[in-house]
Amino acid sequence: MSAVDLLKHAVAEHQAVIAALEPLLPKVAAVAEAMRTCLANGGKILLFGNGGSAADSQHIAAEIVGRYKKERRGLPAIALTTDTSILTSVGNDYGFDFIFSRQVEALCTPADLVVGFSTSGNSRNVVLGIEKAREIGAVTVGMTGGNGGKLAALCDHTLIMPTSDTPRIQEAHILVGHSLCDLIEAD
Ligand SMILES: O=C(CO)[C@@H](O)[C@H](O)[C@H](O)[C@H](O)COP(=O)(O)O
Ligand SMILES: [Zn+2]
Repeated sequence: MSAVDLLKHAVAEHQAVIAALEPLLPKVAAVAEAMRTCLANGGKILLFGNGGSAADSQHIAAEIVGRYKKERRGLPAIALTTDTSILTSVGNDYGFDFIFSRQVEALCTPADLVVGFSTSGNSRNVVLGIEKAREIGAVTVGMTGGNGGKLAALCDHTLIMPTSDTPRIQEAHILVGHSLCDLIEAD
């Protein structure tokens, strides 16, 4: 395949996934409402995931703490993917599976909303982080794809992107993530 054909293929796949998001939009709106309620009641938003999903967690946390499009007060959100001392000590002392659940245990309250990004829905550290958030009584949101994996059965809200292709799922996640920020900022 030529480079241009490969790019055309990626664009076509991307467009098909984005077009197929329509039926998911009421669920996205419900997550936005849960986020607005959480923030209005003094809660915070915690986010985590691996690899590209770690980057997505940081990206969305930055939009919430800083701003997406609108001038407004800073709102509380923390990506649990950024502190290398915590990630290495918990990873080293307890295991990589616990890098998010330990931070959820330390930081999460019942007023909070916790977002786990996993394209497979099965990454053990993400699943354990969501389980810990449930135990605490926070609202849980799974951002996933394919069949939703283990997250689908665990979360209060699961947003399953309509593809099993990891990069295409991630691209849809960021569109949904930006849209959530837009709705958080709406009057
Ligand atoms: O960005 C990509 C692939 O597009 C990778 O870094 C990807 O995020 C990593 O392989 C993750 O470990 C995949 O985990 P998950 O999405 O299944 O939870
Ligand atoms: Zn990626």
